[in-house]
Amino acid sequence: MKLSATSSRLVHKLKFTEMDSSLTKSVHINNVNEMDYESFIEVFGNVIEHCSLCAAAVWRYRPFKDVRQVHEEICKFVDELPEAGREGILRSHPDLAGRLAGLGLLTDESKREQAAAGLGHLTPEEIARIQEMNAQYRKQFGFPFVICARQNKKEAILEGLKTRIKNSPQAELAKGIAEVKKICYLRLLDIVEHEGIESRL
Ligand SMILES: NC(=O)N[C@H]1NC(=O)NC1=O
Repeated sequence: MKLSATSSRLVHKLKFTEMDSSLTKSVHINNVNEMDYESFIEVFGNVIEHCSLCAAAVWRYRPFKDVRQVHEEICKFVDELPEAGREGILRSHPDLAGRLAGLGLLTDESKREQAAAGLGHLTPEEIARIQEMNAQYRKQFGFPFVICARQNKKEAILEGLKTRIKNSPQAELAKGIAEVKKICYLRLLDIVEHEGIESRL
């Protein structure tokens, strides 16, 4: 049986925790630093949604001091991309409560995040409202509305859609990328041991 990308990542997580623990135990930074390139991509390839290039680009910076440094290197890479590349990162994100969610085609990470924001329990009217606002936003900016769902409940997401659509394209590109970095940091914290490290940016 072919493993899904996430299952495969979990297998690597287990491998790097010496097969001794449950799926909830995360990887020590020393084990991250020992990963070959293929393992690194298996484990970190989706910390930025569908953009494994971001993980591929930072592997060269091992050894990392801690999870924060992994995040900093990824953020630096993202910030140095041309505008078209940063827009492309936004376009790689699925709409919140969108078509892919309805079809059950989200990545496991995105599915968990959208569930954490309460988007799994919307009324049909709320779904229609969010989808309509997402469509308006996408038409206006040419990329989807992106927000860190784990840090925002559905009310904050609706409010964000209402207010952010009034921003300039430059401001929204910057805001969307800032949200991508928060999503990335929380995904990294899910993977790497981070005792004593602040879990908010
Ligand atoms: N559109 C959008 O914000 N998508 C995302 N946000 C989040 O926290 N996970 C996602 O996939």
